[in-house]
Amino acid sequence: MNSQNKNSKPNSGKNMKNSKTTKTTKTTKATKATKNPKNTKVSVKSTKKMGKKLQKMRLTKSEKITTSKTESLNHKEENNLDRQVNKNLDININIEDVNKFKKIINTKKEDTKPKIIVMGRSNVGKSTFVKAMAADKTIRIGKKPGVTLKITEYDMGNYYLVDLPGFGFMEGIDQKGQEEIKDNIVKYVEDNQKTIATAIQILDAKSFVEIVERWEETRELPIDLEMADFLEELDLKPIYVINKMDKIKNAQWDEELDIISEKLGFLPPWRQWIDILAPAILKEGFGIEEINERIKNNIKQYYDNLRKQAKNKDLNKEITDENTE
Ligand SMILES: Nc1nc2c(ncn2[C@@H]2O[C@H](COP(=O)(O)OP(=O)(O)OP(=O)(O)O)[C@@H](O)[C@H]2O)c(=O)[nH]1
Ligand SMILES: [Mg+2]
Repeated sequence: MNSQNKNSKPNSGKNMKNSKTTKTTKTTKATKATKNPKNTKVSVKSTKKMGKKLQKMRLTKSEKITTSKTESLNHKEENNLDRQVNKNLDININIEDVNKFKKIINTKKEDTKPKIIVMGRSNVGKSTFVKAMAADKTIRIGKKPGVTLKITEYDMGNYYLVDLPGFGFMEGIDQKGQEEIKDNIVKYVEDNQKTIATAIQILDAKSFVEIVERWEETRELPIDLEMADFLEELDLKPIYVINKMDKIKNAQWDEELDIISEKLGFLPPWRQWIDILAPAILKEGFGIEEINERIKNNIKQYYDNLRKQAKNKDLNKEITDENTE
């Protein structure tokens, strides 16, 4: 695989030969293959191994937990796993005021301005992203998981950008607190489903694979994938931002991104999912331009859908009016 130059745009047309034409065909194949694990006969390198892995993952996914409706993950186990991973990654962990997250600002129900929500585990860089987009210097970012504990909507003019608390492990916040935060996130998403144009799920390039693999051993679904499924089920057109790419050596970018892509259920090579997967170094602003482009596209789609719905409503009204005349 080619090495990835951090300073070049990995998504740019130049780097992606035939991106447009090849993407369409490959995407179709891959979609079929991921939807039907048995149908993994796609011309991907190391197909056998990949197919097995994918099948295993899809198997786990099919035993899926739907976030708000069924029982939640085994949190004690999750905390232990996450604690280990965080230890390995040398992350300092901290207690924050859980009550802060209860202060939820709600936009009015009739407001149809689209929302772009920013989700992800604690400490992956959600607020860093929002801060860069909203150019708001007062937004807190932190070295420790659990900095943002409330839901904040930033008015960006054409849309609202929503900074959400992280899900998963936050040391110092007990199981009940974590559950409550997760329930609040899920409730917010469900309540605002109609006006969410895109859900941006941010992943930490360095720890994501490690976390997923630990979970695969227990045959349970890590919260990142649980949330990813939840977003896809609600058809929220998620964009996965693979952040902290500065922690991956340049020469390993493609290899690592392929693995992440596969773990998310998208058959590698990752570049065929260029509209969905966005490598980034958010703290340096790298990748933001591409993400912004995708946000714009999804907002356009959102308005197109609204227009279609309004048109259908008018048509229905016309038909009903005609019938009652
Ligand atoms: N190495 C590296 N660190 C980053 C990057 N982006 C953000 N960070 C750091 O990651 C840490 C967490 O960033 P936040 O933006 O507060 O993360 P968050 O997801 O909002 O965290 P919570 O609010 O706790 O859920 C901070 O120390 C950031 O400086 C990046 O691209 N690379
Ligand atoms: Mg935050």
